[in-house]
This record gives sequence, C-alpha cells and structure tokens, in this order.
Amino acid sequence: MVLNRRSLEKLKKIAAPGRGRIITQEEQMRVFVRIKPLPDEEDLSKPKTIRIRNENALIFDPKLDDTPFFFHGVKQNPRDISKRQHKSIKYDFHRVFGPQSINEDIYNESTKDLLDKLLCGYNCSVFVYGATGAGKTFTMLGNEYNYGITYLTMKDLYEKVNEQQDSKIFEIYVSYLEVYNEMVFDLLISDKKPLFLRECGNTTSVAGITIKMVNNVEELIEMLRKGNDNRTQHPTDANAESSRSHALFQVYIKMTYKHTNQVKMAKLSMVDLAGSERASSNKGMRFKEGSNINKSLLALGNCINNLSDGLRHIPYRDSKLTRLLKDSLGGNCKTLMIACVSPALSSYEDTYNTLKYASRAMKIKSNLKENVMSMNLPSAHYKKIISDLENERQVWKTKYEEALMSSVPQPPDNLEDLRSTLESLFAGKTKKHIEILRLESTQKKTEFRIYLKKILLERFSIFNTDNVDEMASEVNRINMAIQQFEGRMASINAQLNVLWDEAVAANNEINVFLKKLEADNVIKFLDVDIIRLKSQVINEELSTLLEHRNEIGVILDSNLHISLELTTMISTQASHYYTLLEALDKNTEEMSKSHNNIIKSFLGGLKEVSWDFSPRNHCKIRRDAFLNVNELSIEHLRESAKPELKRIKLDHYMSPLQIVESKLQQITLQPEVKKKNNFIQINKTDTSPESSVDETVVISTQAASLNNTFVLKQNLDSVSAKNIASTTPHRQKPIIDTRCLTKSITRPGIQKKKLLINNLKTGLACRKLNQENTPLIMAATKTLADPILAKAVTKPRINTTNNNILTTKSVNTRINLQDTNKTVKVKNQKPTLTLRQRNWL
Ligand SMILES: Nc1ncnc2c1ncn2[C@@H]1O[C@H](COP(=O)(O)OP(=O)(O)OP(=O)(O)O)[C@@H](O)[C@H]1O
Repeated sequence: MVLNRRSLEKLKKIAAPGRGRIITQEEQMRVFVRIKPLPDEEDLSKPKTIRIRNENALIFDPKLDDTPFFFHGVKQNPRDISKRQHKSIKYDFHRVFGPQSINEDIYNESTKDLLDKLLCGYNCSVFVYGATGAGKTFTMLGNEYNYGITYLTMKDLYEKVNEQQDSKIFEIYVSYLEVYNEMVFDLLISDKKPLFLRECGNTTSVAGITIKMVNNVEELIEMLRKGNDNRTQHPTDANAESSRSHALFQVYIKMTYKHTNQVKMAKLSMVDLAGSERASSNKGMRFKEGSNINKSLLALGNCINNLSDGLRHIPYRDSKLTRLLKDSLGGNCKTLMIACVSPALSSYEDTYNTLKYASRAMKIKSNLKENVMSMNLPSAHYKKIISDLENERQVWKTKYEEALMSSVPQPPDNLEDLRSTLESLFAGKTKKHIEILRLESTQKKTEFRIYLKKILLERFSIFNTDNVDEMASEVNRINMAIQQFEGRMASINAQLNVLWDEAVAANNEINVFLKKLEADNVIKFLDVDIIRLKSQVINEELSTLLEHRNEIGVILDSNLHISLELTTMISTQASHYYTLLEALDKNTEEMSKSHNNIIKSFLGGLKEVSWDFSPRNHCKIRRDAFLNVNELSIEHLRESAKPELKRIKLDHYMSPLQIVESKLQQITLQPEVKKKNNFIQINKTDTSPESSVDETVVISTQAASLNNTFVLKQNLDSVSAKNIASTTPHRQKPIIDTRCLTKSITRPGIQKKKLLINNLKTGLACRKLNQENTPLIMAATKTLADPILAKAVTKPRINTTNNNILTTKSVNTRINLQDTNKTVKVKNQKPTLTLRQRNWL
C-alpha cells in the first residue's frame, strides 16, 4: 500500500512516551546524474548532447553555441547541417557530475551521506540507471585504480561500525543476486538455479537466497568479486563487457545497543541495473536478453511514473526487478538514484530516456521510518538468521554437553562386570585372610597347650617322688605331647607361609585392579562398593577373632577348674601334713608363720589381678598372648607386605606382669631430680631394641580408692598403634600385643615401703626383692600360674644415699623429660605406678 501525502502527514507523529519513539518522515528521492567521458574514438569537436549548466542542472541537447565565428574578419552564420530542432531541455538534479568526476567524488557527494541514516536504522537504496555502456557498473564497482561506490561505501561502513563498537553490537550480513531473463539467481554460489520470490507484507523476499555474515571489508570485497564473476556478462554492440542482468547487492545490519538492548535493523541495497538498449541492435540470445531487460526497465519506468504522479497503483508486479525494488522505490527507504549518461551523439536517445526517467524519479517521495527494519527484512533473511542461530545453539549445546560429560563422567557400560570382578577379588582376599586367621588361631591354641604342658613339667620338678618309673612314663607322655604339638606348629608355620604368599598375591591383584579402575577414571563409580567390600573383609576377620577368643576362653576355663582342683588337693594335703607335724610337735615357728600367711592369702589377703576397663583407655584388653590372633599380621597383610618366615617362639611370650617387669627394668632415674609442680622427671637408659623414646612412666597416687594398691599400667594410644602397625614389619613386632594393661596387686603395708629403681653397671635397671613379701607374692604367683610374678612385685629397699633412689616422700613433682617425653608422677606416700608405653609394639 502506498501512502498519499495526507496519510504521510498524519504519520508524522511521535508515539506516546514509553512506547518507543517512531519518527515518520517524507523524503524526496535524491537523483544524481553522471556524465561519462566521451570515448577516445569520439570526435571531441562534435557537438554533445549534454551541457552542464551548474552543479545541479544540465541542458540536454543544447542549442549550438552562439559564439560568433569570423572568417577573414567577416562574421559567419553557422549552418545547422542536421537542420534539426534542438530540444534544449533543462533538467535539475540533486547533483550533476561531469566527465572529470571520479568515483570517489560521486561517493562523497551521494552515498556517503546514506551511511549515517543507515546506522540510525533507516533502509537505504542506491541504484544506478542508464543505457548500456553508460558507466553504471563502472560507477558501482569501478576498477582497481578507481574503486566503485560499493567498495567505498562498505569501507566507510566498516570504519563507522568500528567507531561505534563501544555502544552497539553489529552483525552484518550480505546477499548478492541478479535478475537475468526474468529469473533470479544467487550470485554468492556458483550453482546457478533460479530462485522464487515470495511476497511478505510490503516486502519481497527471495526463497533460499544465501545470506552470509561478513566481518570485514576485505571479506566483503572478496565476496563481491566472486559474485561478479558469477554475473552474466556478454559483449554487445555498445559494451564489450555488458552486464546482461540487474544485480542487487544487499547489506543487512543488525545493531544492538549495549546499554538499552534495543535492536535496530537496516538494509542497504545497491542495484546495478542492466542497460537499456535498442533491441534491434542484437540478435538471438542477446536479443532475448535485451527485450527482457527492456521489459523490466519499462516496468521500472512505469513504477517511477506512477510513484511520481502519486498514483495509488504502482505496477511492481510487472517484473521481477520491480518486485524486488518495491521497498526501495516508494516504501520505507531513503533512495538514491545515479543516472549514468553518455554525452555522445550516438547515445542521444538513451541519454534522453535516462534523463527523463531520472527527472521523474526526482518527484518520488518515500516514507522513512526508524526502527522498522525488522519488518522490511526478507523472511529468508530471518530464516537464515534463525537457522544460523539454531546451528550456533546446537554447536554450543554439543560443546556444553561434551564439557558436562568430561566434568561429570558417565558410568561405564561394563560397570556391573567391574563390580562383580571386584566382588570376586575381595571374596578371594577375605577367604585367604580367614584361612590365615584360623590357622593362626590353631597356632596360638597349640602354643598354649605346649605352654601348659611345660608348666606341668615345671610343677612336677617341685615334687619329690618315690615312684620314679611311673612318673617317668608320665613325664615322657607329656614330652611326647609337647613334641607332637611342636611338630604341628612346624606344619602350621609352613602352611601359613604358603597362605601368606597367596594372600599377598590376592591383595596385589586387587591393587592392580584398583589402579586400573583409577586410570580408567571409573573408580569413583565403585567407591561405595570398595568401602563396602573392605569393611566386609574386616567384619569377617573380626568374627574369626571372636571365635578364637571363645575357644581360648573355653581352654582357660577348663584349666581354671583343673587349677582349682589341684589347689584343693594341695591345700587338703598341706593341712594334713601341718596337723600331723603339729601333732608331732615338729613345726618350727617359721613354718607356723608361713602356714598362717598362706591361709591369710587364701582368705583374700592377696587380691586378684584386676583390669583397667576405664573408657579413657581406648584400647582392647588382652588377657594373654594366647587369647587373640595376631591382628597386626592382618593389618600388615592389608599393606601387602609379606611376613617373615620366622615364627614367634613360645618362650618369647611373657605374661602381662613379665612385660611390665621387663619394661621397669629398662627404666632408671635421673641422678639429678628436677623438682617442679609435684612431678619429677626420670630418664631411661634404653638398651632394649624393643623400647622406644616415646615411653612415659608415671608414678602416682592417683587412685586414693586403690588404697594399698600397686598399679602397673601400660597404655598405647590407638594412633600410635596404627602407625606402628603400618611401619613395623610383621616379624619384628613384639611378642605380646598389650596395648592397654593395668594390673593392681594389693600388698598390705606397701605404703611404708619404698621403691628402688637402681641403675646397674649393665645399664639395665632392676628392683631388689623384698624377701619379707616373698610368701605373699608366691601365693599370688600360684594364683596366676605365673612364677615370674615373684620377680615382678617386690618390696623396694630404702637407700637414701643413692641418687638413683626414688622415694615416694621425695617425689612430689613432675618433670618432663625433654628427649623421651617420660614423666614420673608421685603425689604421696601411696604410690601407684603407671607405665604408659606408646610404640612398644
Ligand atoms: N566515468 C567513466 N570514466 C571512464 N570510463 C568509463 C566511465 N564510465 C564508463 N566507462 C567505461 O565505459 C565502458 C562501459 O561502462 P560500464 O560497463 O560501466 O557500462 P554499463 O552501463 O555498466 O553497461 P552495461 O549496462 O552494458 O553493463 C567501460 O569500459 C568503462 O570502463
């Protein structure tokens, strides 16, 4: 629809605030005329069809010059040979460029101004019109010495775009097509097939046209060059390189204002029309081309006529060319026409027609609107943009998904297989561990039996017997049993060695598999399974240990009964003998005293060994060496270290009291005692490979309730135990694992005694026995079935002259030992000795 002048006036309004400002303005089409220079062969003396009056006007077919011509001093009257009546028509244009003008002059005074409008969001069109050979292509494209206005416009456009980069984001797309023989072809692709036009509202779009994004002027020039190569050109009578098609080069600019996010779109169309020519001058194909060119130019002329007359009907549909130029001629577009003419007489008609057209075009008014580009772009353009954006979105989506996949890896397809492999590997490991533990359990039980048998022999040696033969066979039987047990031990050791190898191999297999899982980056998917399987192994081990504990408990129980039976038998017998000796008056005073002491101890004078179950001792209580299977071996197995072949010998085992005794022997007191805050510092002379610097000795009276109680306490915190477990080779670990042990033995009157820890020449410490307490201690020893206890609990002798003697009266301070962290703590005269040992194991 074309708006008449009244309607346009109405549209000159400003939209209400807040709805955006749309300015509609009426613009006259700007028309320029370019007169090309005469060709070299043309006779310059001949009259020309155009005379330039001034910058804005020319006279077509001017009358001959009135300048008088004198011959021999006589004024001559010039004769008009053609006898023709000169038209002498004056035409006004926006600018008339003479033959001397170069393309840059044309650009500077015509299209240059369009750029500002374009970058404000107005559509702009430039089309060159004229007869064939009049210089249209020369004006549009030029040559390498004289660049055409297309190049100059685009060059300036990119410069302006760069200047405005801070405030706007630009996207520039181009399309290039030709209308040849009433068919539309895409010049940006070499594949020539006609494209269809689609009417879309007030605009016409080309279906399937290539719209390319151009980032700089160089890319654009290259694109133009390729497009021109694809353009249909044939030599004609008038032009050796005549363009036989109308070329339409369109630039689409999308501008996004950075601060407001407002988007403006504008289109620049540069149209190089094919030249009109007399159809009669060419034949065949050229004739057909010429008639089609003329047809479309005629349609263009009709449109221009109707537009200039302000008619409502504009026959755009009469040709492909006019359909395409619909929005450039009378719509929302600032349009500029450059009419190219030749001043040569031979082009008289063409020039006349061109000037007529150009003059009429001057009257065309267009209706300019800002921010309307989006309506005027061909739908193909949007489709292209949408498809490009869609492609771009797809590319980014793929990239994003890839990035996501790499950051959050997907579980492998064979996860289930990997899990079942893991399960079977751990099942193999568990099996081996359990076999080892069971065998170790058997080993311990066998060792315990050997121990018990040896105790029998020891006890037997106390007695004098008459029946030597009978006893000898009994002793023999016990020795045979010991031998048998020891033989079994050897076999167990051999089996254990094989099992250790297998267990280590199973563990290595797991480690290799786990490393592979880690390398394949799939271990994270099996983390939970690995933890579950590891804890399953530990659970199995613990239940095996429990079984072992129960079995040892049963053995201990039966032995306790046997011991009780024996005690009853011995006491009955002793009582008989004492009564008999009493009756015979053979008892000495000493014997009576001893007898009384024994009875006293039977009545509770000697307390049982007690165990410290207090929560602060976060450790396991171990009754003896035979109770638990060696857990450290399993810990060590987990570390995949092969144990040494040497097995622990029975006689390396010590009772808990022996251990405490042994440790006490390694402790000596510092000659100089530093007093500080009720504690004293002691030093340790360490000659034992088993002892360590992390030993703490505390002598204290911390438990007032444990009156008359002598407490030996060994403690090892769990962290140290763990460290030791992982660093100490299996075979080098101590014979007994007594992480926490507290024994309390009450001795009447011990508060009056003094503890002597003497540093001997050997460097080892020992304590002197208090002979007075021997019977008492012996009784305790019997109860414990442990003769070495006699050495463990002694009555210390006072020696005030010796600096190495520690008296309970004097030791009221605590002094930390710098290099060993050992502390001796003595608070009053009722000493409780606590020995804390950290890395003894
Ligand atoms: N202003 C000019 N200065 C110098 N040479 C020119 C000028 N204008 C045109 N020519 C020359 O005239 C010849 C024809 O020009 P051009 O091809 O531009 O004509 P045209 O109008 O495009 O013709 P057609 O319509 O047949 O394609 C070319 O050789 C060109 O170099």
